[in-house]
Amino acid sequence: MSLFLQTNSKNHSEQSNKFLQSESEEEFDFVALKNESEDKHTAFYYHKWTNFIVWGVLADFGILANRYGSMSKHRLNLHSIIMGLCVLPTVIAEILMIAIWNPPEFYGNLNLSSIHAPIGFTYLGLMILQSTGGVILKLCIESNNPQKYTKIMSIGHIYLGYSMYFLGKIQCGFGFYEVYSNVQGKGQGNLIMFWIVYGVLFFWRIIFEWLYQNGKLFEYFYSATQTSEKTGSIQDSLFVQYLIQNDQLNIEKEYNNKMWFIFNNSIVDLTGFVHPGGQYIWEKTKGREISRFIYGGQSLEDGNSRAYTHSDKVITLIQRQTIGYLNGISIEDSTQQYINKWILINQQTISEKISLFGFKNTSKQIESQLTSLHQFGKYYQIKSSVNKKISVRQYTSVVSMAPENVQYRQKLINLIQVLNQIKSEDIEQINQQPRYLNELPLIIKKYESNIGFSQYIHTHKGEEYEIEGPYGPSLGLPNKGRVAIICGGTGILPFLDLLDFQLQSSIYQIVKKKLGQKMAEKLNPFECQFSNGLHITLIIAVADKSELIGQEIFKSLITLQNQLEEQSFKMILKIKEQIEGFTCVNERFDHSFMRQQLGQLSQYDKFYVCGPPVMNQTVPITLINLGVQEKNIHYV
Ligand SMILES: Cc1cc2nc3c(=O)[nH]c(=O)nc-3n(C[C@H](O)[C@H](O)[C@H](O)COP(=O)(O)OP(=O)(O)OC[C@H]3O[C@@H](n4cnc5c(N)ncnc54)[C@H](O)[C@@H]3O)c2cc1C
Repeated sequence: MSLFLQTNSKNHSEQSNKFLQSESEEEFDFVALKNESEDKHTAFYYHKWTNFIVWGVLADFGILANRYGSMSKHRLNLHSIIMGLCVLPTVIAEILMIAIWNPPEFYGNLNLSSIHAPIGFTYLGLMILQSTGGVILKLCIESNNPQKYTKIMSIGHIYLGYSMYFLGKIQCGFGFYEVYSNVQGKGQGNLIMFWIVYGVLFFWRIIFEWLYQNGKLFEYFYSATQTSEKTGSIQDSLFVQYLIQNDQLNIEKEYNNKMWFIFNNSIVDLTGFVHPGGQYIWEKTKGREISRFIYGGQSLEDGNSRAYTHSDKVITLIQRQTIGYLNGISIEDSTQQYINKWILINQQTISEKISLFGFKNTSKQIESQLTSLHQFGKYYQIKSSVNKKISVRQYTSVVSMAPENVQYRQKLINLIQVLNQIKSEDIEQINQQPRYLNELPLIIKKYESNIGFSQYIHTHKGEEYEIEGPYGPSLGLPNKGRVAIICGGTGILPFLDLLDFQLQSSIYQIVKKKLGQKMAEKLNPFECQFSNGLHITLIIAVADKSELIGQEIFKSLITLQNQLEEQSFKMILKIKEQIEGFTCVNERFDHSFMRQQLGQLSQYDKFYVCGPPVMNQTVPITLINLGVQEKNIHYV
């Protein structure tokens, strides 16, 4: 091939030199070229300018469309179209060059002539490979099933794409250098123009991205549209109303095609958006609270993906898709700067790795008691005010574990001892539960991690933290019926307030039966909806006794069961040792265990699962295999 190139280059060197020379001086003389090689020169002219426009300019737009439309609806299509517009003309140009066989002369530089074609052909091959890979990757991403190789393909596509991109830019640079360094006449030897064009070609996107990354352009683009985005359409408002008033199960039926999520307190609609990691992620998280996934605290339960901390831009994009708020209050209203700064004033060790933390904010009060079943399951979002590198994390509301409530519960437990021969004086003696707590209580287990929040807070008492909330949907508990909670370790925390409520409710029922409603109401100063017909089966796994948080609540509930008209609680504890007063087992949570402990699974309205990653992955599969419908399984 190189032999042919060289021979050919000698034959046509004069005309071709004239061609390049004329063009660079912008005095292109078509008449002179029309003699014998008009087609050849036209093909070369097309090849040269196509490559310049496509790989010098258009490819950058293709990359920008992909990178900065990371969550946009049309990202993949736009990227594919632009890259297709790069590939197609390049391929046509190559074919024309081959068909007419018109190797460029490079001003007699035979070395360049001989490497130009092989590079061109390699590039053509890579382009075909990259385009095919791109189409397959698009299909993987758009598929609703997890694709094992999406991540590897995506990385391959990015690296090959960037290699080709740089090769293309260098090729363009060489081409220009050749032209400008061989200019004859007036502009001879003037390379300034070359460096300007090359600099713009190479650096415009980098400058653009720098401004964008710095936030200046980003703010400019998004602040303009922010207010109009938040209003939402009439359909959105109807949907939000429906969502607030109805149970999640009905919503999924009615709005099957809507990709809606709960992000903190916002209801966001991402229908039609493409997730860079694959559309199946939408399917897995649809209708769920997603802040844990967005801030990288948790990975999907399917075990295919790892936790990923999304950028601030993605968070802004998600917020821009807000169509309503869970409690009708926007995040901005509820998290004004002056009210969300809390000082960590107390740390009380529960076990080697678990502590109760108490936060103080003089301008905010925390109610000591949740009053209805619809309020349980909320969480607070917390970050360090001092160290911005520390991850943002969610921690569940555990008002029942605040010192004031622990004290009050102790009085109720004392009352249980005398329930058999209870008198009105026993009730009168109990001081009322306080209306508000002194501190916001959170229970946090320490995990080993460099920038992890749980590790940080265990050694940073006295510091300021930014806390928002309570956020998130409630547990969606039915007013009556049966629910099963299957949890492990600190996975019990989202249910502690509920179980404390169930304990108070049980005592209320017994006192009402023995001493009448009026006396029972003395134990209910905040008008809690205690008369519920809910039965809770708790299956909990802990490594040892010290991890069993809320022991006194469970024990009291178990003790009370034989005095209740309708039983309200059953508990199975998976632990290696035996603890008095509890039904202890040490078996795996497999099919036979579930069948044996839960009995007929169809009698349960809902199953709540909250544990370490392995438990969240395996328990739902076991339940589904036993005939439980997926929609009845609630990941907490
Ligand atoms: C809604 C919600 C409420 C939560 N409430 C509480 C709470 O009340 N108390 C509490 O302690 N935690 C709670 N968590 C978990 C908490 O948000 C963090 O995920 C946890 O503290 C670890 O965060 P990190 O930044 O310290 O560690 P990361 O850097 O996120 O993780 C460090 C290591 O710990 C592992 N890890 C993280 N979480 C678990 C887990 N649950 N089981 C096993 N390994 C794990 C990770 O895989 C990783 O290897 C809650 C999570 C959510 C989504």
